[in-house]
Amino acid sequence: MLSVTEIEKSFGGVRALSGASLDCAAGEIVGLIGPNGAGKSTFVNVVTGFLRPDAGRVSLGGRDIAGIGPQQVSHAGIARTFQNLRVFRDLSVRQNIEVAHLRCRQLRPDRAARVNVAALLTEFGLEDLAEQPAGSLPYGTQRWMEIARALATAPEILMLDEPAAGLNDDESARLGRAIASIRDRTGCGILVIDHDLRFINSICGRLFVMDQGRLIASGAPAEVWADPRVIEVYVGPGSPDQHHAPH
Ligand SMILES: Nc1ncnc2c1ncn2[C@@H]1O[C@H](COP(=O)(O)OP(=O)(O)OP(=O)(O)O)[C@@H](O)[C@H]1O
Repeated sequence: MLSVTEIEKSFGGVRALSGASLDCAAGEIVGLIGPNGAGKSTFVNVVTGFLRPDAGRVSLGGRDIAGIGPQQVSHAGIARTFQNLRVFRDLSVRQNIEVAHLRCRQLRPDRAARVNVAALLTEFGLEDLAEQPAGSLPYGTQRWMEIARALATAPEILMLDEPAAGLNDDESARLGRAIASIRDRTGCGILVIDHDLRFINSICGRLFVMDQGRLIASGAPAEVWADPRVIEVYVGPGSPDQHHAPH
């Protein structure tokens, strides 16, 4: 269980996060949404240890992990993908995944034993590309491989940062089905950050909506989209029934 409470983070005079909270249980898919500049990336960077919060608590399975650094957060059981790709371009697809699995084997052999790299390659349909340098693959395939690589660490929480960016409707529907089946198979909690609201609504059991560094609403998608504060942020001020919230 990931529990993030009342995070504060400023950059000089800019308050990127002021009291942001979120939780995600095992087997749950939750979405984090909000307009540009809402603080989503800062939030993810705090949770994954790339940034140290000024205040607040990040706890995973009851252990406080705020500010312990990205490697330690990954060893604690949170894996992520990035908005901008971070693959080892000269290593093969298989090696990219093996490197992540190897690190996990060294530090958390109990967890690593749950993962089989060959089975991951098959599950992701990457067997035929396994010996290709990752950098030679199309962009979408590299993003896909990044998810497989994150799963190689047998995470308790998987954070996907804009996984549907650049995908067409069919591709994002396929991605959505894949994310649900990852959840079903591994039982991990999955946190998805994306601007594609149709995609988010179709896969998430709960949504967290941020605006200007604050959590403004959370709950089931239907509840959240009926919330006047959310409508105001997404559609502009006015009576809620004048607007059609995205479904
Ligand atoms: N390293 C930084 N230095 C200074 N200001 C920053 C830094 N990182 C983020 N900010 C500011 O913090 C605020 C939140 O930004 P953040 O990138 O977290 O929002 P976001 O919701 O992820 O936006 P987007 O959807 O565009 O990715 C913005 O005002 C941004 O300009």
